[in-house]
Amino acid sequence: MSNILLVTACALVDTDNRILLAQRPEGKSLAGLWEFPGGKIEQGETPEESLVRELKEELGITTQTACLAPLTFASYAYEKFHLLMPLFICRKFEGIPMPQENQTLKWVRPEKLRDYPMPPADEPLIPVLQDLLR
Ligand SMILES: Nc1nc2c([nH]c(=O)n2[C@H]2C[C@H](O)[C@@H](COP(=O)(O)OP(=O)(O)OP(=O)(O)O)O2)c(=O)[nH]1
Ligand SMILES: [Mg+2]
Repeated sequence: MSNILLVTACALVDTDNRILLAQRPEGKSLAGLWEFPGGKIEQGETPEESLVRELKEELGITTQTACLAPLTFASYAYEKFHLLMPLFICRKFEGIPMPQENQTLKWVRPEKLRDYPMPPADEPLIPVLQDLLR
């Protein structure tokens, strides 16, 4: 299966070590599940540029590529594509995240991440964040 979809995602972390999750709205694939903000990398973008753009579009916040540190990645075979999703961590950003695309946002403590159903691809990312932020 060679149909790889490249998506960048961000663990946005606040000064309290909480992580921002976004609930995918009705009408989108995986609706109702909680995800890390981000989206598909567009033609000509680096992963970091893509994520800076997505964070502005989805949350209305501003950050810089230098404020995005690689943390881990997800690799998961969905039925229609294989998801390859680098997960960056970002602690430095300007503005207060506000839903720009009809999603619900929630700051979640690392030990509570399992209370929020996530897409299957995200499952292995949870312990990485919990180990880092504990
Ligand atoms: N952003 C994000 N996408 C995820 C996560 N986990 C996961 O399986 N995905 C999947 C869902 C989608 O198939 C794909 C990302 O698509 P998306 O809907 O966020 O893409 P996008 O922001 O560019 O939105 P759109 O314009 O295509 O609607 O990756 C995650 O934690 N964050
Ligand atoms: Mg998105």
